[in-house]
Amino acid sequence: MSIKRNTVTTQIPEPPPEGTSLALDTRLSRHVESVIPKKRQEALKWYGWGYNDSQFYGQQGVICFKGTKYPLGGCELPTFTKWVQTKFDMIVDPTKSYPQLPQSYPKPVQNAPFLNELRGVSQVEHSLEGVDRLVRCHGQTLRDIYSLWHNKFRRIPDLVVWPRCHDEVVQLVRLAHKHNVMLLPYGGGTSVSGAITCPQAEERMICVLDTSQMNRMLWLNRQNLTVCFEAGVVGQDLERVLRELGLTVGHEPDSYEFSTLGGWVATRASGMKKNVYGNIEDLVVRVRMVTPSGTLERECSAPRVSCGPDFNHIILGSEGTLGVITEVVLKVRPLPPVQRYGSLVFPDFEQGIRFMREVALRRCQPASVRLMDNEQFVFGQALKPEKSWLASCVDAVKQRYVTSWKGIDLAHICAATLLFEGDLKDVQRQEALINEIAARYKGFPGGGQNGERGYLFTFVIAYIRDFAMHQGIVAESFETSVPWDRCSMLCRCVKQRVVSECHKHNISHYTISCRVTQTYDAGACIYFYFGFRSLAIADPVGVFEAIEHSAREEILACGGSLSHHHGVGKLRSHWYRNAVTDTGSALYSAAKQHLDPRNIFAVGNLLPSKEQQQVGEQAATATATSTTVTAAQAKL
Ligand SMILES: Cc1cc2nc3c(=O)[nH]c(=O)nc-3n(C[C@H](O)[C@H](O)[C@H](O)COP(=O)(O)OP(=O)(O)OC[C@H]3O[C@@H](n4cnc5c(N)ncnc54)[C@H](O)[C@@H]3O)c2cc1C
Repeated sequence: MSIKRNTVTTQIPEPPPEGTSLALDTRLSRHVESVIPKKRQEALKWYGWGYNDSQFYGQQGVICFKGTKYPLGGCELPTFTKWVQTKFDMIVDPTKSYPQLPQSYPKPVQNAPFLNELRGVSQVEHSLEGVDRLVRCHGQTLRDIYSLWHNKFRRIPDLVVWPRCHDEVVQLVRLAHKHNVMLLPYGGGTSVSGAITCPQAEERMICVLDTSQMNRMLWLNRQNLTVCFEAGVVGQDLERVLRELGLTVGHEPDSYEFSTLGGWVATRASGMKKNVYGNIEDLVVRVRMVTPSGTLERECSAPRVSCGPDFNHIILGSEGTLGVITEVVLKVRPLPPVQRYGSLVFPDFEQGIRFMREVALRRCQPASVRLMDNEQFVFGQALKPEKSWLASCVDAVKQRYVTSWKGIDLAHICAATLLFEGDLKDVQRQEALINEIAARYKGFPGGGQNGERGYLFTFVIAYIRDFAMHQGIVAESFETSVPWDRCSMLCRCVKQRVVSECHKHNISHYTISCRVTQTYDAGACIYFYFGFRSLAIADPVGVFEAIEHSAREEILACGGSLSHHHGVGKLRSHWYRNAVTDTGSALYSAAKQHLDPRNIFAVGNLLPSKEQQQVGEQAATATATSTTVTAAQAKL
């Protein structure tokens, strides 16, 4: 009976007898060998982004990239070096070294009864070791990384636990609730909102619940094209396992090498191929979340139900504040037979936006279409590795073709990268239509190679921030979504605001650029990169955050959203109440109060800690008053 309803399972199920043909194929249940070991620091940098062996570095004044995992590995980047010199008026200093792992760590706050019970009655693996706590004390915001490098964290987690399944999470949550220990669910640690950074004023023991050991594929149903994974599975592991079975979920956020399924659900993530597969909220069929008040989940895996509110949506975007997501049922699709890259060149960003708008209007988006402004286009070109003489000649001819024959000004030129997926006929039809629309806005094809490079560079670009900081440049991205009629104005106004804020802070060497990364019927997602030379600035992160704060005010004033996919975390909690209205914020707090009455989960995300505390106190007073009234009524 339970199998018919696709009940999410906890134990690895017994294989069904030979010859039975179950659509719900539990024979495929398996532990997934992850590329990321339990001791994360063995494969990943403790002080920044990505794999230990992959890094930008300077050699004889030239920026290079090392490592074997990316196409830029082993390349010298002379054009990028020149770009950095011109933009930031600085020479790459190869003698600077990256920070060393600290020798001592903040003493852990220990809740003895909790620890005793954890050791006594549960089998859950745990660690109080400094390095295990340190590598899980942060996400990837500029402040996180800067604090890490300068040993500025007052609070890091006091304990790390590695539950292996739903039932162990249930045990842990019960214990933490009983002993009033703060729990912070931790997936891949790629948060860019401060969501997994410890609240620095927290006095209780902070326990990071690392989901990495909950990464089994529990079942696959080929008939329904649904799959159930535990929440700790890492994006690239999930896709690898499915690819071997001829399937894909198709969810590819730029962080998917390291981020997890649970993290995607908890932050309402968006993948670059959402036009074909949907964002995470479109892919989730069913999700299971353990809270101190019980497990929240929908009863069945039916495709749609008219039984609202949809509690999947309470879980999606909850940022670890309501409980631990343990298992998720997702839609899968057969792998596309053809995948093809493309690119388009436009004379300026305005024409590019008009093109994007028409593509959305006609609902003919390829799997991915991204439009870069001129600054980002130039930056992308600069990242090309050193070329052979012949390749340089070809580039010169191409440039001449664009400027002379097409009459395009290189100071305004911009480009879109494209990714098509489907069967060959479908892809050819899509390409023809996209090229036809582009031509209406003076766009023309720029070649598949440029498109492919654009997408592959996405993963390498994430490594630049650490190198930049190392050289004295602070940088970070921020994003928003906005209705079409305000899209172009928002891009202009935000860039202008950042420029004027830089002038106010006497910053003369900076970069601010944007791209349109997602399109919808009603609007688009805009992604900004901002960085400045910070060598002479006493508090670079403080200044960066002040400027980013102004940029966000400008975004909101232009009709943009608080976030399209990065989430709120602690970084944007200041605006949460306004974004959802007082009523919305009270409703969220009531849900939080019901599911997590002792406020043990992810304190400070979404609503600032103080506001959440006040709501809790008000609720406690209200309960006390109503109890008194009920008692008085009972007497009457
Ligand atoms: C270089 C880079 C590129 C990025 N690109 C994208 C992108 O294209 N699209 C996008 O959407 N985001 C992107 N992000 C942001 C980030 O990767 C996403 O927010 C991602 O979904 C976080 O997943 P994670 O597993 O790393 O979660 P973590 O960073 O570990 O946690 C994030 C939040 O989710 C909560 N959480 C994690 N797991 C669980 C769980 N099992 N149960 C309950 N709560 C949980 C945490 O408590 C925290 O509040 C990017 C970040 C970086 C650094």
